Amino acid sequence: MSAPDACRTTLEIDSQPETWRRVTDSVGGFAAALPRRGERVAVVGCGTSWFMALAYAQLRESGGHGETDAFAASEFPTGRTYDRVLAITRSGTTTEVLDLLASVKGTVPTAAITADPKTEVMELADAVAVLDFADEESVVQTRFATTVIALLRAHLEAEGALPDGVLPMDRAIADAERAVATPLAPEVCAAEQFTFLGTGWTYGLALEAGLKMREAAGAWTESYPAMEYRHGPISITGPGRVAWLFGAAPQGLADDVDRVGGTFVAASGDAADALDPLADLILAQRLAVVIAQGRGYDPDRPRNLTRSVVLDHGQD
Ligand SMILES: N[C@@H]1[C@@H](O)[C@H](O)[C@@H](COP(=O)(O)O)O[C@@H]1O
Repeated sequence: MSAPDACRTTLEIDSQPETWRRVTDSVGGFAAALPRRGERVAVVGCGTSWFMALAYAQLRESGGHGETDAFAASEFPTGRTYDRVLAITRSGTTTEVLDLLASVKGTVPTAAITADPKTEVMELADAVAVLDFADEESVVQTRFATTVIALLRAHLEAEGALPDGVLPMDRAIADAERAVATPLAPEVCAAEQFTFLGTGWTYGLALEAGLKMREAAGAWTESYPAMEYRHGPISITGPGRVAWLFGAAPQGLADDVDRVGGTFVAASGDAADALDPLADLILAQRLAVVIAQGRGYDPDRPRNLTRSVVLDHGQD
């Protein structure tokens, strides 16, 4: 398979080790916008940002930093009480996120993580972490999303609240450097269907990997918690189809995929040279570009998508 052209999305994907390093080195400067130990926090977003919210909620709660729920911004349960609402939004313009921040303003402290300091989210949130160095031209989010997790993870690490088994950011960055340079298996690049699996915080990564493949490549993907795989999703696996696991493998899962003729991928599994799961997401992002280009799609111009969704309430 010929090397993909260096499209905009690829340049952004390949720059992730650098943006993770930058955010890790400056984590203290963002502390005002980040959850304090013991706070009960709701994290919200849309699309990729929702999946990053899910990943962070699991990381924070399992690290003992405090109770954390994650919601698609449109599904926030009004009536629940939180100590803080944290919004993740690259654009700072997504209608559901802004509506939610406006609706809770004054009743609960709010914070946001965004890439663009010139948007309405700056006024709506009480505190904002601006990751402008991780902003992207692409419609499809890659580097902003993972840099948000790098920030939140580095913050948990600094607070002594990194869950057992989750690597410090220095190790994750070294793995990200490996991930941008690792060749993708031709068998995986040629597959027709992908099921992404994860557990705990890596379930959010599995959801995001599936979304990336749909957004950039129009691919048929599904994402599930790893233990749910045998409860139905396995029925669609077979030759030419991939089951891609983020994180440690549940006992016997590789054998189950093998038995039905599928391809099992577990670069962040149990092997001695396993990648950090967030670095493994870089492989999935790169795969999305390769599949898109193989199908004649331009990953920089995905079908039917806009960079952010701004709804006109007047036309409801
Ligand atoms: N097509 C984009 C998605 O790729 C993005 O994940 C989502 C959230 O955007 P933001 O993080 O800017 O709020 O908006 C749109 O749906």
